[in-house]
Amino acid sequence: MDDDTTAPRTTTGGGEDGLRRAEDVVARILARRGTALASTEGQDHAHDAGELEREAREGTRRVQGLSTELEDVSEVEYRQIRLERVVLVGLRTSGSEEDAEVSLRELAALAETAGSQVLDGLIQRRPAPDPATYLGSGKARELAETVAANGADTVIVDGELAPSQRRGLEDVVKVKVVDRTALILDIFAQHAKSREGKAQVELAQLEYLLPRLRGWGESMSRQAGGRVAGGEGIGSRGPGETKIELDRRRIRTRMARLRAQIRDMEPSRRTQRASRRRGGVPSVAIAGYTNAGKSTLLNRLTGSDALVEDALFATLDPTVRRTTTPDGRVYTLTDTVGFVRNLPTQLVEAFRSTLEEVGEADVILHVVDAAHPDPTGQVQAVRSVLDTIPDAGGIPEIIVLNKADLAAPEQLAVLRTAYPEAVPVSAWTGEGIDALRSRLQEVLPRPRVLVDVVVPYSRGDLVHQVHEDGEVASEDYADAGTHLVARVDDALAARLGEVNAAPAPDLDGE
Ligand SMILES: Nc1nc2c(ncn2[C@@H]2O[C@H](COP(=O)(O)OP(=O)(O)OP(=O)(O)O)[C@@H](O)[C@H]2O)c(=O)[nH]1
Ligand SMILES: [Mg+2]
Repeated sequence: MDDDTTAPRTTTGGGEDGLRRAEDVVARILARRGTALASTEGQDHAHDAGELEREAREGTRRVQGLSTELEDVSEVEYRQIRLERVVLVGLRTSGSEEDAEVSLRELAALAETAGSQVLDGLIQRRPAPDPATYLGSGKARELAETVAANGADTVIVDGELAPSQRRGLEDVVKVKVVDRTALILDIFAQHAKSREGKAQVELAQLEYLLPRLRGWGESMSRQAGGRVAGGEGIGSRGPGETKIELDRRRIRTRMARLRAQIRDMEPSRRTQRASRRRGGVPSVAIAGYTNAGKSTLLNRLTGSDALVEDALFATLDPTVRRTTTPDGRVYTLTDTVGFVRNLPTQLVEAFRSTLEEVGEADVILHVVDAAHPDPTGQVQAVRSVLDTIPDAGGIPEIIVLNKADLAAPEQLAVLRTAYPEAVPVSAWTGEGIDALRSRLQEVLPRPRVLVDVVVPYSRGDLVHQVHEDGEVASEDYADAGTHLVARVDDALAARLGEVNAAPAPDLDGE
């Protein structure tokens, strides 16, 4: 064992400070009016997916640390991570050295996205996390040294910590310990812009917080009495317990309100989606790992300017844009929240309605960062989230190997063998985009019904729509109107039938 480190200094930090911090957090969260709930009046940002013509909401970048929205207490709770000096730590339980490193590098990118400064990172090889301190005791002390030597004030663990493990590790390292889930929640809290997004993030944060209140209860009674290793049952009669019960109830009430609010926001989105469908406009959802280049691709395909950032989870709200296939058919493209390995379940739940958007698409564009060290791992992570979305399984998927300009040719070749149908592109340079457009044109559902109609000249709008949404086989001008032979969807066929100034072929009775 590499257990040759000296005993930790007897600095203060974990103990009373920790207790005060915990009480603060509970008090602040419960004192909050709830930004998501309170901000509903008069500022519907029209973030809903159906707002086709809307300018990119996120044309401007929010400067971190200057936000005036600190009233948002859930942000306050998680904001603690921000702008801090952090040391990262990971466990390599199985898998290769390289996997563990890729994972820790991703954690570093997440930490930087959240606004922290990463000072150092440690990986311990260990079959399973230590139940008390996550790392083995020797490695935990080594970590304490690294933390002290770097003047770090936070440790971020590349995994999910049980409340008792977090406390156990905090006791050794003497600074705040945060897990990967809390970090991702923090980024989401920083990036959420729409009402719905904020409500979803707040819900996820409360869900994360709820089981952890008990941890604070334990740490309070630990302050009052003695230290008990497992932590089970402590605090059940402690002075803090009735308060915790109360807190818990209030958090549950808040969560129920948020759920109701999120549910209420769904119908408008659903309506807009439904109206697009009625119009027969096929939809394409862009899905993929965070930072794969989804928004860049959306911009490239539609000439728009959605927010692009070399940061994780830059996009949280679905952005919908309209564009056309090379043969002139209109379709919509929806940019969605990125995925990440082990996406916190609280977030998957809270963002369910956003994810369902993907489940209703006609085609999924699965964007892969071909220049990433582990693209296949990312593909698997994305698929495992997609698998939880009802109906997503049956939707045609086009794999887009993005960043082809950056990827090593050998790696690109390997990926093309693994995914023979994939389309290599560079959303950045535009390379391969034409091929992708043609592929989309092939895969997008075609209008079904063949019509042969004469549309009165007074209904130029319908003729226009046939050109937009359908495929025109022939067009000439008769006395009674425009004679069209075209393929259109059911709804448009019905409307054309109503105005038809010539007997439909199937009514000829010959
Ligand atoms: N070299 C290169 N960089 C790219 C390409 N596509 C995107 N990028 C860069 O990759 C980074 C992430 O791009 P985004 O479009 O924001 O990625 P995203 O998938 O929308 O990310 P999230 O919304 O954060 O999940 C940005 O720095 C882009 O400039 C590409 O084809 N080549
Ligand atoms: Mg994006």
